[in-house]
Amino acid sequence: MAPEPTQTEIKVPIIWVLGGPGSGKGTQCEKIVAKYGFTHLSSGDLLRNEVKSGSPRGKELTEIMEKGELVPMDVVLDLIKEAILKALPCSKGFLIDGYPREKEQGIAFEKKIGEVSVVLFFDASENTLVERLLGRAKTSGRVDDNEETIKKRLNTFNTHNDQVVQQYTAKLKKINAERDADTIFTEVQSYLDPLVKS
Ligand SMILES: Nc1ncnc2c1ncn2[C@@H]1O[C@H](COP(=O)(O)OP(=O)(O)O)[C@@H](O)[C@H]1O
Ligand SMILES: [Mg+2]
Repeated sequence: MAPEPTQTEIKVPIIWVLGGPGSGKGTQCEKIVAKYGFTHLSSGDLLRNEVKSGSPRGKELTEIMEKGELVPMDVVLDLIKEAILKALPCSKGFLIDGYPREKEQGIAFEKKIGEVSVVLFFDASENTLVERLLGRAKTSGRVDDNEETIKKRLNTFNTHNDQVVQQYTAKLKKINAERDADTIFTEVQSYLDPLVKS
């Protein structure tokens, strides 16, 4: 069996999408996909799919996600890498939503997958995040959209995000995510248009 290459050859843009739970990452990624046709990979969705599959690994993940904690880095990175390789032949670019959650995850991603082009950080206050998540909870059916877990997720986010942000200042686009979704998307386009124009 041929050894797996340590670094995949990816020639299209790789965009990381950072922001607290409820900051609007999913909402903006939808708009980005519609305009740019990038491949949207949400680490949370990949994990939730693994849970749904009913695998033993999925059961372990449920327990961690219900506590609002971070799942082991290798699990997430493997899922992301698998999804990237699958989409690579016809992808225009990759939107990595909700990863890296901590500095080490970012370092591991660039080592095992490829260099990030730009980092979008959707910044919103804790009050805004809680308010939006409680709104989403009514329809999302997510095990982690309840007030207690929301508070833990915000804690986890605040603990780790500063370090991630500091690691990538040169590529970081900090975006005020308190505004309405269309206004935010106008700013987002100003960062992504240069990536796709030659
Ligand atoms: N700019 C915005 N203004 C108001 N509500 C928003 C905005 N962006 C997202 N929302 C709402 O907030 C909730 C969380 O958004 P979502 O995109 O799922 O966030 P994330 O993926 O970052 O957790 C959803 O109910 C969504 O409709
Ligand atoms: Mg999301």
